[in-house]
Amino acid sequence: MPFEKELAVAQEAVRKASQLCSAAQRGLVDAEKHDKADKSPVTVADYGAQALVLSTLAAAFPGDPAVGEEDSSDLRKAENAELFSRVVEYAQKVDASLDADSVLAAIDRGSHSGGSSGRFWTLDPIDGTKGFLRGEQYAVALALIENGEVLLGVLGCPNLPVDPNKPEGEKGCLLFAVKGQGAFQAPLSDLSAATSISTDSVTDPAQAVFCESVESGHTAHGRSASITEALGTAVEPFRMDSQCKYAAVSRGQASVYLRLPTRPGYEEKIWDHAAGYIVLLEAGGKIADTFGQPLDFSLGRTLKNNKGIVATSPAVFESVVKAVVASAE
Ligand SMILES: Nc1ncnc2c1ncn2[C@@H]1O[C@H](COP(=O)(O)O)[C@@H](O)[C@H]1OP(=O)(O)O
Ligand SMILES: [Mg+2]
Ligand SMILES: [Mg+2]
Ligand SMILES: [Mg+2]
Repeated sequence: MPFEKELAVAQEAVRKASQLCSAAQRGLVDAEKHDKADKSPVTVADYGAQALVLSTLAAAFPGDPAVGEEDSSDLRKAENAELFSRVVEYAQKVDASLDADSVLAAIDRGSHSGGSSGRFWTLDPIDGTKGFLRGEQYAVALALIENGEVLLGVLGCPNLPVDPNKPEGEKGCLLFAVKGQGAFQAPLSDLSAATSISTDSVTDPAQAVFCESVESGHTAHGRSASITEALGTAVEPFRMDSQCKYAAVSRGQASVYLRLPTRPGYEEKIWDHAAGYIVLLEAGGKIADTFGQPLDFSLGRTLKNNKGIVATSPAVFESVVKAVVASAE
């Protein structure tokens, strides 16, 4: 199968990073959190997971660059020495060969600028850091992009119930897809137990289950309420952090994921969508931005030609996009 080695390496890297994040989430203390220059939070687990995944990729595919969310500049500052030493500790628990220098070097492998030629990986070591800090949903998201096209994606969702119908049952899922090969889910506890997943077959948008971000700063909750009302949906969207929303639509737990811009100048980052995008497409779903335009991953580190996201199961796609476009008028 094409991309067999890439998939195996990516799955193992995301599984280990998910383990690191789970361990960190259980006992996170103040000294393990930090606010970046843009005021968004970052933790020992974001840095540790990026170091772990990018060092694993560097060993297996030394020629492949990466576009990662984090960089080491804050960790190198004297005032963050304690945060840095904890990052190294967490990373070493999962990979004993990592030392302080190799952690910094691995994190900084994520500085590639992306673009339309060649192949590169894109990583969000923790997508949904705010959810992670609340003890709720988050994802480790890794994708492979070649000539601007997303070819492979792996999503580690450590707090997502394996069976959506058993919310109190086993938690921790790995979702993955390679272009043209379908989408699958496995419990994080046993990657050999993967099963095929697919989107739901709802045809009436009034019956569609919607999901959206918890954060009102990341998506316009008021606008989604008017969209669901216009489509005749009685129930308001359920809220969940991170690319776990792509997981929800990909396995038929929700029919629609809406991300409606709140700030005019905000550009969605490629690492916030690439893995979820390919998993969703391979599960049978459809995706566009809030103007009905296809997502363009070939333009650098952001989706600068797109605004927001509309991701759905196939039969309701057209009517939902139409309602979203109309809601902007
Ligand atoms: N204004 C914004 N609009 C949309 N997404 C945002 C905005 N600010 C941050 N994000 C990103 O949204 C993602 C979380 O998604 P969700 O809200 O669906 O859980 C994070 O990657 C977060 O970036 P960051 O990683 O810098 O916090
Ligand atoms: Mg993110
Ligand atoms: Mg992140
Ligand atoms: Mg972040």
